[in-house]
Amino acid sequence: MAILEVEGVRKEYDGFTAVEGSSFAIERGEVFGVVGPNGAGKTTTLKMLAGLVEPTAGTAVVAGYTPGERAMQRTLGFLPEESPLYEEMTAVDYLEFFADLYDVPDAVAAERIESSLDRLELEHRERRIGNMSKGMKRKVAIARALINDPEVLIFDEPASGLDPLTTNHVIEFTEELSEEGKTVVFSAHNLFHVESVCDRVVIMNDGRIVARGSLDEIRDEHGGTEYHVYATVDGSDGLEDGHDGRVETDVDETGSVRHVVADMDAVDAIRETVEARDGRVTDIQTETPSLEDIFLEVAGGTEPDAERRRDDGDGTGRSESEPDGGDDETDSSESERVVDA
Ligand SMILES: Nc1ncnc2c1ncn2[C@@H]1O[C@H](COP(=O)(O)OP(=O)(O)OP(=O)(O)O)[C@@H](O)[C@H]1O
Repeated sequence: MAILEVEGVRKEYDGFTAVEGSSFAIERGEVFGVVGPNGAGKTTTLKMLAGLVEPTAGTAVVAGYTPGERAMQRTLGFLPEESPLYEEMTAVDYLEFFADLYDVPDAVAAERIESSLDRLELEHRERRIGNMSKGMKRKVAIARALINDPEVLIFDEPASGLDPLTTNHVIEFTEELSEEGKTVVFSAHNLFHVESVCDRVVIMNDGRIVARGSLDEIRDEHGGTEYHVYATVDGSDGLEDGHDGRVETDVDETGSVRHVVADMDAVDAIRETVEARDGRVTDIQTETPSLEDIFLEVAGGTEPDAERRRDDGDGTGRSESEPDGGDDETDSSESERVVDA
């Protein structure tokens, strides 16, 4: 059953369409990736789910709530892309402070904080946050998103700017959370990590969803498997005969010519042609495109922000609020109003 449903959601900022008609549903326990280049509309989408930005049109339902409803905050953990923390506090003080805001009983909070920080392997947790490294601060921010033991986690670029080890750690932790039954929605630039952890993704470009589904579905639709046929044969003339596949030739270090084709019929046709010319097929390899290859294909070649100004004349004039108690993690963008707890 879908725990999160988005239907025709659109966001305009003063006539500029940041997100255009997004619809998707996320199942309980899924890790769902929102992928796209800079400015694609990922953060705006996640903020609409978290109730931090009000959609201009469309609807979203998260765990039975409309984003922004105060009660929804009990079931939601949000990790903003930038999460400035209270620099003077220690990690534990900071997390206790948020546990209080969420009315988490002291004993439960203490256990939860310790367990999160242990699992995130945060060292020097008594150190002032201001003196922590970027990776340590990110871990504190993640622990903060978990303080109310939410069912749904929305992580905006959880591993952005982290070193590979810390990144792996955060990604593995995300996977563990889903294994425990939590639903995780996260945005990312690093497609390798999306590929390793997400059940399904949407690829956004220029405010729109341009591809969606499981990674296999997206590959089938947008990439497809390629077969690389290596052969020793004189030249490549005529190899394109007898099939619809494309032939790209390229001589490898062993002197074999590589033919890149799209299906097995093309492989057979090449084999026949090669044998008819007294050549020999030396190897056949299957190449599956990475999500990155597909991403470049579906999102490439478009200028971010191009042609996205709408001439609707009504501006937005809408106010958005941050319903999670409002702390120092406010977005300074002009059209967002932040409400303190
Ligand atoms: N408060 C705002 N007011 C005006 N425009 C905004 C506001 N927030 C975002 N935008 C614009 O909306 C578009 C989408 O921004 P968004 O932050 O959602 O993209 P993103 O995919 O998260 O990008 P990035 O990967 O760079 O964080 C961008 O062109 C951005 O400049």
